[in-house]
Amino acid sequence: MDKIVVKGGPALHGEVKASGAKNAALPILASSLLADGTSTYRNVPDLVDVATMLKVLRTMGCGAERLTGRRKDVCEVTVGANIVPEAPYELVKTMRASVLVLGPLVARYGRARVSMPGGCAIGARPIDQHLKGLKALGAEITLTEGYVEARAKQLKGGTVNFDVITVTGTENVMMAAVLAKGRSVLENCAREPEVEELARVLNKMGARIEGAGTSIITIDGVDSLRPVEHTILPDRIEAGTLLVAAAISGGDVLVKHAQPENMEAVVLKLREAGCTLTTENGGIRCKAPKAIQPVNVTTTEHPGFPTDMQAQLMVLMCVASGTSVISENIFENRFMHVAELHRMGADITIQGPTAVVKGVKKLSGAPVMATDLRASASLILAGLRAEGKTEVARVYHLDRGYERLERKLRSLGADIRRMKA
Ligand SMILES: CC(=O)N[C@H]1[C@@H](OP(=O)(O)OP(=O)(O)OC[C@H]2O[C@@H](n3ccc(=O)[nH]c3=O)[C@H](O)[C@@H]2O)O[C@H](CO)[C@@H](O)[C@@H]1O
Ligand SMILES: C=C(OP(=O)(O)O)C(=O)O
Repeated sequence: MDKIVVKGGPALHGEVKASGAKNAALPILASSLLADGTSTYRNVPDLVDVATMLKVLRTMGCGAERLTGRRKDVCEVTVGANIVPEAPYELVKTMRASVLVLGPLVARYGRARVSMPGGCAIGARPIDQHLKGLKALGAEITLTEGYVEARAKQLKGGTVNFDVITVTGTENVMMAAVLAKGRSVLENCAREPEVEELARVLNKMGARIEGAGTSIITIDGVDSLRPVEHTILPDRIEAGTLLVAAAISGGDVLVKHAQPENMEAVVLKLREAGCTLTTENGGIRCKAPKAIQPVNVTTTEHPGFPTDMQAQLMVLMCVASGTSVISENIFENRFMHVAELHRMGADITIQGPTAVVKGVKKLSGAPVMATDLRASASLILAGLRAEGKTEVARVYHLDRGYERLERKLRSLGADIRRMKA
């Protein structure tokens, strides 16, 4: 298995481009199932998760490919006759977001059989709210042999009040409601920019959705949708990770394509930490302060501070001049990076959902193990600052959600390389 080797020290300087957003690309690729014909998406990040979603679509009988050469950021999905509305365990177990095909399949084909995603390193992550939403639209749901089976001759508009704010749950039910008969009202929805982006794509396909990006989404069902061409919005979590890389290395980096309007909480916290953040040339620039200031953070749903940036911000706080308190409110077990950061000399105490981080003068390079996607990124960030060599093992977690992170960091002056297994 590949490893990433980082030698700490160099301050990062220059410009780097944020790729397309993983969490927008995945539901958008799944939404192709809602229309016959070929949909074309640009700025699709080249990630293992995206490859998995293309595979899920191919398994069902779609054409689903990434183009090559100068158009390698483009993915095309072709939906024709003979779709098998089924997502097998072998694929769903490698990527929970495969469950996003459930809504489109039952809406379009009247039935779906999708493996239940299991828990993962960061928490149990049930899908009860997805199922509650589909039931409210008239789907009959059964759970057998580890699979969810959903059936409905024709979904009907309904009201869904989510008990928990869920990003993919909102997306799944929204994708089902676009072809339901009549009006659906979804309440207590996730307001993430990626939900809004999916609604934008669905509306381009002919759907009638209003309110995406707020907590109430209203959808008037239509009879059919058409394929679409769309450019995926930039990844705010990758952009945030690169801003932290600038901050922790004592550098000055412009992250092109980063969208300040979607990253307010992250920008605010980095400013509180003493960084100078400016919007310029269609991106965000982060200049590190002489000394990082401690910052308290609580992760919440958008527009609050994203759980997907918690590990990265924690690493920055590991070298702050003072004590920070970081509370994780979204997932029950998202502190897996802490044990690895201890190995690098960090001073972090976990008390339930809260981590108390005492800034230390220096981190030391060490062999560490990635446990999940953002934990992997956080260990690489720690390695940029640590004295000596950090070897991050199990990099496959990183490759799920970052497009060649080590190359981007190297282009900014980091001493980082991938060691092929
Ligand atoms: C592909 C994608 O977009 N992934 C993102 C999405 O994951 P995902 O959509 O899986 O996360 P959710 O928003 O659903 O999860 C939020 C919380 O709700 C709980 N829950 C969720 C659904 C449900 O039916 N029942 C339930 O109890 C979860 O266990 C969790 O505690 O949002 C998360 C929270 O911003 C991000 O960390 C992930 O990067
Ligand atoms: C938790 C994440 O992704 P997923 O929902 O795909 O596991 C993430 O992107 O940090």
